[in-house]
Amino acid sequence: MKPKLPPRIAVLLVNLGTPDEATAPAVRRYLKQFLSDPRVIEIPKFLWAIILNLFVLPSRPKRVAKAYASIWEGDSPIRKILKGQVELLEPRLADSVAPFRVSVHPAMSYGNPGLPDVMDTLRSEGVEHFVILPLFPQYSASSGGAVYDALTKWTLKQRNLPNYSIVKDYFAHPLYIQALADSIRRFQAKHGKPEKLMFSFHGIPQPYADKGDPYPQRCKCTAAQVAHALGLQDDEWIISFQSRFGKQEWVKPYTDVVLEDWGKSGVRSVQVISPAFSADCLETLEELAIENRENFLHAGGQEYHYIPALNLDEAHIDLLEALSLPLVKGWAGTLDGWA
Ligand SMILES: C=CC1=C(C)c2cc3[nH]c(cc4nc(cc5[nH]c(cc1n2)c(C)c5CCC(=O)O)C(CCC(=O)O)=C4C)c(C)c3C=C
Ligand SMILES: [Fe+2]
Ligand SMILES: [Fe+2]
Repeated sequence: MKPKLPPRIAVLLVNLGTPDEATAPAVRRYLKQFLSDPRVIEIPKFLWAIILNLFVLPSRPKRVAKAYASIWEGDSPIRKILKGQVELLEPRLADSVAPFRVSVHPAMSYGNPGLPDVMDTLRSEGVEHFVILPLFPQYSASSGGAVYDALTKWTLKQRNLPNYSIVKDYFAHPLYIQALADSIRRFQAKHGKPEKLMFSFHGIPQPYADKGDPYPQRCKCTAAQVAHALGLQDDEWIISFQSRFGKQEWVKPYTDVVLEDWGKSGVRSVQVISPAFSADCLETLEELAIENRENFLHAGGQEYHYIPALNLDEAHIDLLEALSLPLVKGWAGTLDGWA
């Protein structure tokens, strides 16, 4: 008989998603999947299907594809960076629970590589143990919640279910706060200190927060802890929310409105960091680094810098290791007698 290989534990790094190409048809496919998720859009299904198909999908993809084309680097930055994070994390975990093996994989809620496909592939390779790490530092039903849903939908189609555990979020993890603070310090050592430091988080509609989504509180906690670690006075930093979509009210203050007000009222220099994004993407490289920069300078501001996301920083990989290793060890602890 062939000797049995020791079981493998698979760690999945999950980010939101992105189109396959920076073209209008590819963006339409992606937006259709993303914006059909009731976790993202809470308008009644029938009404939203009409709005989506008649008003959003015929026009938005063309405009958004242009924005993607302006930041595309042979691939979408968010997918490229996710793959880089996987490559850097895997050697940290591979032999951490020998004789069991650990592999790390990229997955996305929308677009490719899609979470259900990744699960199917790994199951067909015999993997029985999973650690799922959504890369959303601040849980929201519209981001992290959608990962739980995708897994649940996938499990509904399976007879022989695997073991899995999920990290909900890590908005106040000391290694996350330290990684952000160190990244800002490094940036300011090169570019100097600004008058204002802005923590601009991806927003959510205000009614989602009113119904109990804990996301805005988590964002405030992250920003306050980083500001404290940097020793900032209250008037030296601000928290704001970006990326509004649709006509309803979103959580405030709005990033673009604050920047315009600052530009008009004589604030000269601003640095912007966006801690909700574990990888640079359309919302940072285009909306923050290009669009909002132009708005601030146009309104009278003098100097505007976007501080990159944690991306492939060593301190970020340290954090991802610290978040996943205890769960990997937990599964390894249940594997006694595997032979
Ligand atoms: C109601 C709509 C949206 C909610 C709620 C929402 C929450 C949310 N999104 C992210 C992270 C990302 N969003 C990205 C792009 C993006 N987001 C929305 C809408 C909502 N997001 C849209 C329509 C788009 C696509 C671009 C556009 O058409 O304007 C991205 C970037 C992906 C990329 O390819 O680069 C990320 C990342 C979080 C974390 C979140 C809740 C907290
Ligand atoms: Fe979004
Ligand atoms: Fe945007």
